Amino acid sequence: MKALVVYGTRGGATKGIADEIAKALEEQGYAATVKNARETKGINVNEFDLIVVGSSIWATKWKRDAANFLKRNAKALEDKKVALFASGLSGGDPSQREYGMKTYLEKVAEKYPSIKPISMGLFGGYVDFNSPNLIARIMGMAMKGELEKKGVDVSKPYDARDLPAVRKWALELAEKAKQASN
Ligand SMILES: Cc1cc2nc3c(=O)[nH]c(=O)nc-3n(C[C@H](O)[C@H](O)[C@H](O)COP(=O)(O)O)c2cc1C
Repeated sequence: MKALVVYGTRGGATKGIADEIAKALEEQGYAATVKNARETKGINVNEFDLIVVGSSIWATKWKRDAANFLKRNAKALEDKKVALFASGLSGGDPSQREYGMKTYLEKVAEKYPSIKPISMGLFGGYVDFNSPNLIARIMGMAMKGELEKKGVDVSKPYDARDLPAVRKWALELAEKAKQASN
């Protein structure tokens, strides 16, 4: 069995999530390929049994190359086992989860009716308040106050990626994929 894990990232944090998904899938017997969405032009999804696609969320949106991967492959993914994930600060905040699931996953899936995800996962993200990326740094500063109120130590990067939760989701996904008929 072959699995493809495609991720969209700006700062690199989502690669850690994609790698964790791949690792868990490999434990379940898949040969997993992890690809940054910007390096997926020549990929044939038909070569894979399970395709996992996700992105970090910036200003409520998926990164364009990850969204384009779905758009480009929407037809080919029609008969495939597909799972979607998103990572952002709302994924690590219980009060934001419902909004995040709806906005970053359900609405994205609705755009491509031919894709019927067997699972969708929302995960926490990573913010570096001293990021070399100016926009990230400004956004980090904007979020700093709120995070501080929640007891986060903002003197260092805030990592809410929760890899055990990612792993649990991926293991459950492997189980669902076994049971899915396509
Ligand atoms: C400019 C900016 C905008 C962001 N907007 C959102 C957002 O709308 N929703 C959210 O949940 N997280 C948001 N985040 C948090 C990111 O999704 C999080 O930092 C993520 O882990 C970044 O992953 P990446 O390094 O793979 O791009 C934002 C972060 C930045 C820097």
